[in-house]
Amino acid sequence: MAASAASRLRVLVDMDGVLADFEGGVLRAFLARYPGEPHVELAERRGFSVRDQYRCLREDLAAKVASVYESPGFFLGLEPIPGAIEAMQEMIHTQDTQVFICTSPLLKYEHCILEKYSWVEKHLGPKFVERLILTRDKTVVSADLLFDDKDTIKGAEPEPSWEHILFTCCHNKHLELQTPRRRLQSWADDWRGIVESKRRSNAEKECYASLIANGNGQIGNWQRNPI
Ligand SMILES: Cc1cn([C@H]2C[C@H](O)[C@@H](COP(=O)(O)O)O2)c(=O)[nH]c1=O
Ligand SMILES: [Mg+2]
Repeated sequence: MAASAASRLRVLVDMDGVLADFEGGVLRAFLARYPGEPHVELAERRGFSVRDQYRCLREDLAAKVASVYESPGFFLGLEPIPGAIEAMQEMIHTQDTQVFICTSPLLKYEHCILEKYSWVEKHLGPKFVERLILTRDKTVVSADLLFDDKDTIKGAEPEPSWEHILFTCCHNKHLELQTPRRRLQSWADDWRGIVESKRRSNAEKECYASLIANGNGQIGNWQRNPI
């Protein structure tokens, strides 16, 4: 049976902090390049921008930490987040589920962009290279879900089509989310449950919309006797 439009789902998965361990990579490379300089332990990370937090520690450390993630080899050398590769391979084989990787390149993009492509091919394979979206504005990309570690995602579109699922990372784990915002604690957490709950809620909305469109009086019954 052909899938109804409502049962199909498009999922965006962020890269840094969700698939690739950006934070672990920054700390490891910073300690190697600047031994003896003050640094921020992962347990002490607060806020999306590692650069801003290093600046608070000491003004000149902002440029030093940036030099780490702007260096050739940095993005390609990032370790996968535990469980990420397996989850993506399962998700892409889940029926009626379109998966895309949606990531923001650095403004200083020389190495970052090529290495993001190489990382995806190396860890996820060529089929995911076709599913890689690079954009500085994720709000204009249309999807049902976005798994992303950035706590606030803003852009040109004030009402993005996706529901943002906050992926827990060292810099956001202390944040308390306002209802109805949802979190995924790790790839060991119930990402399948989130995907399927979104599919169900889309199907319910679709069903309700078609009842309204048909306008045949069944809405009254449905409202009186909800299933
Ligand atoms: C200063 C700073 C920059 N980044 C970079 C690393 C990535 O290129 C993007 C994040 O992309 P995502 O799609 O939102 O994961 O920004 C960063 O992650 N943290 C920083 O402190
Ligand atoms: Mg990220």
